Amino acid sequence: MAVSNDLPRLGRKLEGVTDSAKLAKFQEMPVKVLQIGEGNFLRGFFDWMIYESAIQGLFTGSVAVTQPRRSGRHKLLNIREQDGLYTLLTRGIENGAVVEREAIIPVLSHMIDPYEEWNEFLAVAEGPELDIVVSNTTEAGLVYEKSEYHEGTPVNSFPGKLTVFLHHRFQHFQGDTGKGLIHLPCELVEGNGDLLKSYVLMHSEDFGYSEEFREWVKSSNQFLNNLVDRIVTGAPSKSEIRDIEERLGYKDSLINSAEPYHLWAIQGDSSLADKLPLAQAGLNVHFTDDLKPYQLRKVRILNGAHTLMTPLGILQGKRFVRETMEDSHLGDWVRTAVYEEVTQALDLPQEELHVYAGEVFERFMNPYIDHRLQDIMLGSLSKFKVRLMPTMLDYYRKNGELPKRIVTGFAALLRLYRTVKTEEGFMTVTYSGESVLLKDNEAHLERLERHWAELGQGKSLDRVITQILAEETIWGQDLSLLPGLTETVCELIREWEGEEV
Ligand SMILES: NC(=O)c1ccc[n+]([C@@H]2O[C@H](COP(=O)([O-])OP(=O)(O)OC[C@H]3O[C@@H](n4cnc5c(N)ncnc54)[C@H](O)[C@@H]3O)[C@@H](O)[C@H]2O)c1
Ligand SMILES: O=P(O)(O)OC[C@@H](O)[C@@H](O)[C@H](O)[C@H](O)CO
Repeated sequence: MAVSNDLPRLGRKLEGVTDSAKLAKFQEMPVKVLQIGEGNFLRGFFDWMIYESAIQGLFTGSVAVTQPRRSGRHKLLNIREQDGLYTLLTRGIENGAVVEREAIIPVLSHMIDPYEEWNEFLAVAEGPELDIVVSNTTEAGLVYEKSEYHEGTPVNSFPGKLTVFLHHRFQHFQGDTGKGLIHLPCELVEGNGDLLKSYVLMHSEDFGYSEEFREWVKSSNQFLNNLVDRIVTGAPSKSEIRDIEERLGYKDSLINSAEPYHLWAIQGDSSLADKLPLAQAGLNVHFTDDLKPYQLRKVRILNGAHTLMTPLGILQGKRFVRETMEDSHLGDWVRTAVYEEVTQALDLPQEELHVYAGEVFERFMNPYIDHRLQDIMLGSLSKFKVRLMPTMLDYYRKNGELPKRIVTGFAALLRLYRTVKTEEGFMTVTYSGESVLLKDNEAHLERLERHWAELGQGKSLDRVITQILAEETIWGQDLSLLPGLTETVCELIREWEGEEV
C-alpha cells in the first residue's frame, strides 16, 4: 500500500482527482470578495458558503484572500502552492443522521501577501465587481493601533490596511457612491461591524484623508454587525490524516474539518441577499435587526461552556472537548453549569435557551471532530471576561449569591495561570504533571506571574488571590470586591493543592 508521503499534492492539474476545467470555472469568475484572513475558520465557513451558492449558480464571483499578519505568510504560500484549493471535511450528526462529506473548495482565486505585494493588494480595490470584504483576524486583530501611512508601505493592523484599501477605491472610482463595499468582520466581538467602521474612520484621520472620503465611508459602505457559529477545527488528528489522504489520493496541507451545523446572523435587511445569496442556497443565514439574542445565547452558552471546561479539563489531563464531555464527572458538571447557572443568568426565554444548550452539547459530542482544549485555551483571560464573567456577575445580581460552578471554573483558570516565565514563554504545570505553554496577553501573564511568585515569598494565598482579582487591567473591574469570591476561590485551590498553599 502506498504511504501518504508518496502521494501527490492537491492542485488544479491533479489527474484523476480534480477536474481542472470545472475548478477553473469558479476561479476565473471576477473577484467579488476581499477576504482578510487565511485561517481555518473563514475557509471552513465563509468560503464553503460561497462555494455552496456558486455551484447552484447563485453567486458568480471569486475571492481574493490576503493574510492579516506577516506570520500568516506560510499558510498563504500553501494556498498558492495548491492553486487556491483545499479539502473541507464536514462531519457530524445532522437531524439524527451521520453526515460525512468532503469537497474541494475552489473559490480562492487570488492569494496576495500584503507585506510583499502591497500594490497587488491595493489593485484589488480597483475591481469593478468587488462587493464584499470579509475578515476574521481573531479578537486580537480587530483593534485600533494609532499609526501612520507611508505610501507604498503596508500598514500593520487589519483596520489600517482596510482604510488604505478603501481610500484607494474611493480615489480610483472618483468617489462614486455606488462603489462602496459591504463589510462583514466575523471576529467574535459584539458590534464587530460598528467597531470596524469606527477604526476605519479613526485611521482616515491618522492618514490625513479628506472629509469627503470619510463621508463616502459612512454613506456608501455598510459595516454589518454579525455573529458566526460553526465549529471548525482545522486538520484532523495525525492518526487519522494518513487514512484520509490515502482515500482522497492526494496530500493536502490545508485540509480542514467542520461540523455540519452553521449559523450566520447578520444585522441588516434582506435586500443584501442579492449580493450575498446564501440563504437562497439553503444555508442557515439570517438577516435580522436584532443580533443581541443570537449573540448572548451563543457566546454565553457555547463559548462559555468551552471556556469553562478548558482549565479544569487541561489541569486533569484531558485533551479534547468530546473527551471532557464524556467524563462522567466533568461532563455532568459542565451541563449543570449551563442549565442551572449560565441560562439562569440570562433574561431570555429559558425554554429556548435549554433547547439551544442541548444542541450545543450534541455538537460537543461530535464523534468526528477533535476539538483541542489547548486551542480553546488561547487567550483564556479575555475569553473569561467576555464569555463567563458576565454570567457570574448577572447571576450574583439576580440571586445574591455566586454561581458555584462558574466560580469553580474561574478558580481553575487562576490555578492554570499559576505561571513561570521560561525561555519558551509562560509555562504552567497541570495536575497530571504536564508542562503547558500559556498563550495570552504578555502583560497580563507578567502580572499574574508576579502575584503568584509572592506566594513563595511569604504572602498568603488569600492575599495573592485578592491581588489577582483586583487586576482591573485584566478583568476590567476589581473582582475582589465581589462578596465571597476571594474566599471561595481560595477554598477551592486549597482543596486541589492541599493545605500547603
Ligand atoms: N474555529 C472555530 O470554530 C470558530 C468559530 C467561530 C468563530 N471563530 C473565531 O475565529 C477565530 C479563530 O480563527 P481560526 O479558527 O480560523 O484560527 P486560525 O488560527 O486558523 O486563524 C486565525 C486568523 O487570525 C489571524 N490573526 C491571529 N492573530 C491576529 C492578530 N493579532 N492580528 C491580526 N490577525 C490575527 C491569523 O493570521 C489568521 O488569519 C477566533 O477569534 C474565533 O472567535 C472560530
Ligand atoms: O475560536 P475561539 O478561540 O475564539 O474560541 C474557541 C471556541 O469556543 C470557538 O471556536 C467555538 O467553537 C466557535 O465559536 C463555534 O462557533
